[in-house]
Amino acid sequence: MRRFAFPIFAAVMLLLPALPVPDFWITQSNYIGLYALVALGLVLLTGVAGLTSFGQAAFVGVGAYTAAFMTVKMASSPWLALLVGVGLAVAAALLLGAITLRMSGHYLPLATIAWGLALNYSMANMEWLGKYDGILNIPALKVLGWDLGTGRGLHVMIWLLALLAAWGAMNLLDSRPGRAIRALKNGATMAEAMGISTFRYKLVVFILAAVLAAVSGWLFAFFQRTVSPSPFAIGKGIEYLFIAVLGGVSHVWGAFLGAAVVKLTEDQLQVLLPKLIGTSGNFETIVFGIVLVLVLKYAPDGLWTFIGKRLPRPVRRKDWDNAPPLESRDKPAQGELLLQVQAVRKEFGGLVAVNDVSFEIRAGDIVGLIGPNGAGKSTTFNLVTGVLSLTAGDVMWRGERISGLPSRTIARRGISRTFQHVKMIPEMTVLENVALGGYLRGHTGTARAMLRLDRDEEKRLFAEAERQVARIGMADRMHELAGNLALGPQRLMEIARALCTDPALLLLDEPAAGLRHKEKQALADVLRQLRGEGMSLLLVEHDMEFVMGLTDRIVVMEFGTKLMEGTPSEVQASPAVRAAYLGTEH
Ligand SMILES: Nc1ncnc2c1ncn2[C@@H]1O[C@H](COP(=O)(O)OP(=O)(O)OP(=O)(O)O)[C@@H](O)[C@H]1O
Repeated sequence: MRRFAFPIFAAVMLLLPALPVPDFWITQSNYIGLYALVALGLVLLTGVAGLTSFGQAAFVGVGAYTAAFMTVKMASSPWLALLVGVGLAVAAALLLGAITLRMSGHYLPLATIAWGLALNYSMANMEWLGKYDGILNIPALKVLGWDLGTGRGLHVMIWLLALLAAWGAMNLLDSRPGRAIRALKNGATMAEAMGISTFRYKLVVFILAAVLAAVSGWLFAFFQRTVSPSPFAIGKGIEYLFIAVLGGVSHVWGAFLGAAVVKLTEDQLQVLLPKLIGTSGNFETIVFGIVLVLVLKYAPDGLWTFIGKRLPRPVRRKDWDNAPPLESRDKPAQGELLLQVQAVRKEFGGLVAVNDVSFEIRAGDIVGLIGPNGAGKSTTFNLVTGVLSLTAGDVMWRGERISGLPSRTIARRGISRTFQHVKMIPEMTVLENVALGGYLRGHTGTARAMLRLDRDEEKRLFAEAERQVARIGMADRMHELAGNLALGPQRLMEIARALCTDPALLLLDEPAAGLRHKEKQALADVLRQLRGEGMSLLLVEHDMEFVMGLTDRIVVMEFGTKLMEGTPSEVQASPAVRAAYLGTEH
């Protein structure tokens, strides 16, 4: 879509008012542009980041009422009103987001409902906002002396902003902060382990959606030339969500498709249904309800799926060959004491999953952590990497206490990891998933990414991602969607992603599971090579041949307790270890 269709679509929409198109269709197109702006925010918020808001109509109202109040009652410039309207929307989103986005569950949707209801109630009851009558006689918008008081004039403005927003959204999704936002939907653990502040990006995307809604409201005020509370009621907030879901909530163009389908059918139904039923009313809502159920059942990704699957999947052009390498951290000296796990303990209610376990890792060590199922190995990983909080004990990294720090801070210090159950973004390519690991090595923020000013850094990130993908032997699969890979290659991809963070210590949770014999040997070679480069490794693994052949030292756990620690041959010779695995008394 991006390379060819977007400029053509943009040109058609911007030139539409100059063509002999009846006024009715220009008006429809204006509404579609206005709705699409709001729905685009929901695509980013709901489809991409996995957060739901019923309160977008209220943000539209903030933009619209600010425009109306400032231009009518204060005779201000409409551009100042735009700034103030957007500022107010940002402030409201910040407040709502700051309160709810740290909490999991349904707090955000509930808070947005409350916000939508409260704002609408205020609009309808405040004298200075004109109560139910609203504010009338909004002056026409003028740009450089050009009167945009007509639908045709405003069409260019509406579509210019809608298309700019779409361009910005597409750029964002294809960038460092965009990958962070795309990671939000699959839970916070992986994103945080890559150094991403999930709270910050949730807030960013919530504010972005509010800004798009406020801009739509600002345009709406100059389109209607009057504002009243009803277009910003909670029902409209639900309709915006409906537009996004119907069109395709995971796709930028789904917002436009949804807006067009809803606006055009709504008008037809409003004429047709009263004739069929014999009485007037908002019966189109019932039809939309039925349509939504059908769409969710048969095309859960929305109507855009039917168009999207016919378009070729864009493959990222390889433009990073000459990109300078990313900066890397100074590797610790061989033998330096890196990790000290000191009597760490984790209790889940009455269950002691990890019972005062201690061990150390020095630079250049490959340490194995083994034990029967349920011994507490993954929990130990989660304690070291800050995914779980400790009940007691300490974790020290290069002499400093890291227990209690969030996992993104621990990642920044140089500890990276993979997961027992692969955590990835299935709809991104292998390369993009691995590039997510380079998050901490880049700096581009949301605004720069939206303006596509991040290409030099992106090239460096992708050059590094490709290097790591090639290192684990998957160069020929880098453009495949991660979700299409078998479990073994997915695990390898996770290792490449962890390597992309440039760690000093790599924690691998069952890296060889799902791999064939030859792949295991190749993986062992890569891990040995990493050690040669100064990397240290801690791995949980059930494949004993793999562990015994690779590690310098092994920590054995059983029932949450450290059973023994020793060289592979010492562990193999231990009757206690054998008993633990065979389940006999020792
Ligand atoms: N979040 C949790 N809440 C309650 N109990 C948990 C939780 N996570 C782990 N456990 C329990 O803690 C114990 C240790 O689990 P853990 O996953 O660390 O073991 P493991 O050695 O990694 O096992 P496996 O080899 O099967 O992955 C198990 O009894 C498990 O059921």
